[in-house]
Order: sequence, then C-alpha cells, then structure tokens
Amino acid sequence: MFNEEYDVVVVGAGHAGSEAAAAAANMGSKTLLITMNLQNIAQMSCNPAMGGIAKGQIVREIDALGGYSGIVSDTSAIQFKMLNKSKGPAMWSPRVQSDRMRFAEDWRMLLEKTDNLDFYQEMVSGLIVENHKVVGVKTSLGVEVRAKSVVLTNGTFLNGLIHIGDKNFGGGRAGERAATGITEQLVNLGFESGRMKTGTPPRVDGRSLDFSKMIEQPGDVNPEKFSYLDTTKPLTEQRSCHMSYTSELVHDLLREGFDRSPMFNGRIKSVGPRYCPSIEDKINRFADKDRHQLFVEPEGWNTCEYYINGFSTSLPEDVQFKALRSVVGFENVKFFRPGYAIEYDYFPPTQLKHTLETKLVEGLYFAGQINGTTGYEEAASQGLMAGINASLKVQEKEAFTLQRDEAYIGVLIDDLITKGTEEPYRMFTSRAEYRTLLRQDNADFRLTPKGYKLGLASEQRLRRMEEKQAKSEAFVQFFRDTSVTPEEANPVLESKNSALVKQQDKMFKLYARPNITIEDVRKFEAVENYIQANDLDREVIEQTEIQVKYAGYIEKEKNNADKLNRLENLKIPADFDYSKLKSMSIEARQKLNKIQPVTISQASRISGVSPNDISVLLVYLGR
Ligand SMILES: Cc1cc2nc3c(=O)[nH]c(=O)nc-3n(C[C@H](O)[C@H](O)[C@H](O)COP(=O)(O)OP(=O)(O)OC[C@H]3O[C@@H](n4cnc5c(N)ncnc54)[C@H](O)[C@@H]3O)c2cc1C
Repeated sequence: MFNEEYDVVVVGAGHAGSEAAAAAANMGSKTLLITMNLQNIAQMSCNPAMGGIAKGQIVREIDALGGYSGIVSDTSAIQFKMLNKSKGPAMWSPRVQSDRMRFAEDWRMLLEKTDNLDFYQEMVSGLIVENHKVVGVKTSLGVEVRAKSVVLTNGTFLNGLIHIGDKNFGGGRAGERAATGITEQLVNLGFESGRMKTGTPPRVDGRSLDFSKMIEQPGDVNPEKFSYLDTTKPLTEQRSCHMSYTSELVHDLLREGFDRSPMFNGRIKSVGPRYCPSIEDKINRFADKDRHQLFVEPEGWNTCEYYINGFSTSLPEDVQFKALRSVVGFENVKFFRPGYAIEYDYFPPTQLKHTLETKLVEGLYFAGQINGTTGYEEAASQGLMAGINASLKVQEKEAFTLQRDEAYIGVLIDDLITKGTEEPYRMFTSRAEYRTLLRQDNADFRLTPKGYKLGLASEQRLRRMEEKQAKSEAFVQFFRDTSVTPEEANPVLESKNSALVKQQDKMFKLYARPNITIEDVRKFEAVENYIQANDLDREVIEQTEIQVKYAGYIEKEKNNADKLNRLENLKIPADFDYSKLKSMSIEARQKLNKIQPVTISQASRISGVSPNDISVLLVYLGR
C-alpha cells in the first residue's frame, strides 16, 4: 500500500472520518483510512447516545443519503426515545442510548465490509502540498502516501491538552495521545487556527449504585429506529436510564475544589460548549438553583459502567469523587474514570467552501470537530459530505451541496462557512428556518433520490422510499375522497369533545382537526379496512397523519423557501473584489472579501452585512 496512490485519504476514524471513508469508497474512489488507533474506530468520546433534538434529524438525513450512522445507531441501541412527541412533528427527534463498545465494533465491521477501502494505523504528522494542491500525507514514522484528495477529521486530537484539577497533560482523549504537526504546518500554509475546549463527566461502577433511590427513565413503549432500511429492527428489549439530583451539599463540596479548577484559575482560556456546561459552571452561573438533574446512563447491554450525564467536570478527581458520593443513590459509588476537560485546535470554518474543501489548498477537506463543531452527529454529517465531495472532485464530477431548505446538514454547513463559530457549534431546531420541511419522518423523501443519484443510496433504499411515498399519498387521497356520516362520526367526535357534524362530511376535514388522531379515525370502518387491505405500516400511517394535519404549514414554508431560492440562484462571480464597492460599509467589504459568498442569499446571511450592503451589491451586479 505504501507505493499506491489513493483517490481519497481520510485522516482520523472518528464519526466524521468513518462516514467520509465509507462515502468515498462506496462512490467508487480508492480510499485509505489512516487513524491513530484502529481499536477506537467511531469511538464515542463522551456520552453513549446518538440523536436527540435536531441531532436525531441529522442521523436520519445521513441514513437517507446512504451513510452508516443510522444503521450502527440501530444495531448498537439499548434504548430508544422519540423526544418532543407532545409537540408538532417538526420537533420530533429520535434518540438512542447506545452500547458504546458495540457501536465502535459495528462501525468497524461495516467499514471492513466496504469495497475500495484500506486501513492503516498511524499518526499523520503532515500533508504533502504542491502548488497549493494536496498530493498526499506523511506519517510520524516517515511513511508518505500519495493521494488525489485528503479529508482531515482530527477531532479533539490536534495539540489536545487534558485537564483534571491542577494537572494537565497532552492527549486527544483520555488514554490516547495528542496529534502534533498538522496545525503548525497548516498555519505556515496560511490557515488561521484557534482553541476550543470540551469536557466529560466521570464514569462509575453501576454495581456500587443504589438505583432504588433514583427515578427510572425507561425507553418508549413502542420504540422506533433510525434507519429507513428494513435490515435493522426496532428494539424488543431495552435498558432503562435513571435520574437523580445534586443538592446544596454536593454544590458546597464541589466549591471546595474551585481554587484548583482549571476553569476558574485561568489555565483553560478557550471557549467550551455553551449548552453542555460543566457542573462547576452550572453552580457558578445558576447560583440560585439548589439542585441540578443527573441522568445515569448505562454504557451497554452487558457492562456495569455508567455515564453520569450532567456532571461533566474538570475539578480534581478527589473533589469529583467526594461530591458524587453525596448524591442520592451514589453513597457508595466507585469510579471507573474521572471526568476531565480537553483543549484542542480547530480551524475557523469560514476558510472552507460549501463542499468543505479548503479555500487555500485544493483537494484538502476538513470535517467534524476540526471545524469548530461539537457532537457525533454534526461530525458524521460533515464527514459524509466531505467524503462525497472529495470523491466527486477526483472523479471530475459536479460538487454536491445541500441547501438550507433541503436538510439540517445544509443548514449546518452553510452556518459554519458563512458565519463561522466562536464557540463549539451544535445543531438546534431553531437554527433551521424551514424546520417544518426538515422533519425526521421525511429525510428519505428529501434525500434518498439524491443519495441514489450519487451512487451512495442503494436501489433497495430508493424503492422503499418510493413505496412509502406512493402509499402515503394514496392514503391522504383516500381521506380527501371518502365521506363519513354523522351517525358514524359523532360518537367519535363526542368522545374527543370535538364539535359534532350535522351532515355527511369528508374524512379529511375531521382528521385535520387538532385533537383527532389516527386511533380515532380508525374507528371508521372504511379507514380500518383500507389500512388492512393495503397493508399500511406505522411509517406510512404517520406520514399520512402529518400530511393531513400540517398540509397548510408545509405549503407555506415551501413557498417561503422558494422565494429564498430565487435569491440563492443569484450567483456572485468567483474572487469578486468587494473593496471597490465604496458605498458599502467597511465591515461588510472586509467580511465579504474574506468569506467570498457564492450567492446573494449567502452574502445576506453573513453577520455585519446589512440589507443596505446587499442593495449596493445588487446594483453593482446589475440586478
Ligand atoms: C472529553 C470530551 C468531551 C466531549 N463532550 C461532548 C459533549 O458534551 N457533547 C458533544 O456533543 N460532544 C462532545 N464531545 C465531542 C464529540 O466527541 C465529538 O464532537 C465527536 O467525536 C467529533 O467527531 P470527529 O470525528 O470530528 O472527531 P473524533 O471523534 O475526536 O475522532 C478523531 C479521530 O481522528 C484520529 N486522529 C486524530 N488526529 C490524527 C492524526 N494526526 N493521524 C491519524 N489519526 C488521527 C483520532 O485517533 C480519532 O480516531 C466531547 C469530546 C471529548 C473528547
């Protein structure tokens, strides 16, 4: 392999790297995945869980395009929950608790079964760049591998520095060494880099916990799953999580270590994820709160290791231990691993194009935490897009990007490259202006045809999606066409305190009422007969319900998106020099020159660029 030239070399086999390698190889590119430790492929560095609010939608999107994260999330799940089920379907977010070891193993097995993919365990210490074009990588042992494109997915490893209390040491993750060389070389090549930080809670021995004192958190009664393929199945058995609380006493014990906290004594200077604060940060910032929730999450089917969600900390280990022993149910707790914080290098993502290719070095792509994001799902989706585009570039095909109204992945990448990020970026539903369109139930409709066209999504995947679409459309039409008599409708309506009908009416109208559910309309003989005769499954029924109840909202959002897309089609010439637009604000000129937006719409999303600046640009471009 040392003498071979690869189409795509992926550096790092975390969530981003694994998806990137799978995508490139599945699209027919000769791919090499180089990572520091082949035992830790797709290792979950922090909590053993996939999905959650907005992140669950991303996993569904990855799956719909033909990535592996959804499949592995299903095969390694120990508990499933559909979050936000009491809200509208745009907010429904699937989440699984995962078997950490199985997750990594299943990923590795899937990758090993992937054609065109080679593996190599070593640290990449530099890139080979000729005339602003990447042509390969160098490893710390001095091995040189030639490549037509390179995807960097180094996660938290670049000059990683781990902190526990007043101790710190180099590392990319506890027990794994940091990666050196790459940042320094990229900075010499003209890249801007920064530092971010994140943290993780202690892991404990479940045999030392008293679960009878905690509140049980079981999974859903009717669990669903991530993958649209029928090769994975919903769970038939699940493991529960538990909940406990910190207390004033726990907070006082934690405060005893504040003078040795790297967060408070100036040792950690970089910014951490705002929405995943450490326990010391929560006590400090929300001093009026006398308790904080802790979720006690099993790390797998068979292990007794537990993850203490909500207790992320870099306080000294003795302080962590003493405080945790004062939590109800934790009186005899034994530690597996203490919590810690880590600082690492990242590269502000405004240095990237929509394809995740760097603007400075041709053929070089960045994906995952290296771009300033946080989270497995955010990383995996970027990896998928970088792998796809690296492959397309080598094959001299048109680039593949997703727009903001097409996918959360489109929102994520557009936000990163247009606005940049000063703190670890995580996805939220509120970041998507078209979230009614970007639901977890329809990611296959939105993306599987695109994935199929790319050669990533299989024929089987496409057929399943087409069948679901045809069946749900026909069922919606059935409700539009079929009437129900007052005799049949009124007992059902009365039971739901819904206004009665005086004459025959279309079922669609009744079903569209907010408090009338599928269980209610199934009481009409014609509906139940239709379901049985057409063998409709849960997915088709759910899809139909959404189409009936939310048709108006969906239509409105589609119209808004269409309006935006008109602006999206107004292209700006490449390397446009904004300094000549003197009537534009200086800030806008500087930012536009730096980011080089591709369309007027993208330009309008850059912070510091006002509607007035956009008008100046439109006039100049003769619009
Ligand atoms: C302590 C800690 C706490 C975290 N807390 C949270 C949290 O609370 N919430 C959250 O959403 N996310 C959290 N994360 C982040 C989450 O783990 C990442 O977002 C996600 O794993 C990023 O995926 P990635 O693929 O970009 O990188 P990683 O998963 O970090 O994978 C990087 C891979 O690249 C390899 N690698 C790196 N450099 C080289 C090199 N030079 N040569 C060869 N291989 C290399 C590594 O061995 C590793 O396999 C935390 C991470 C850590 C370490």
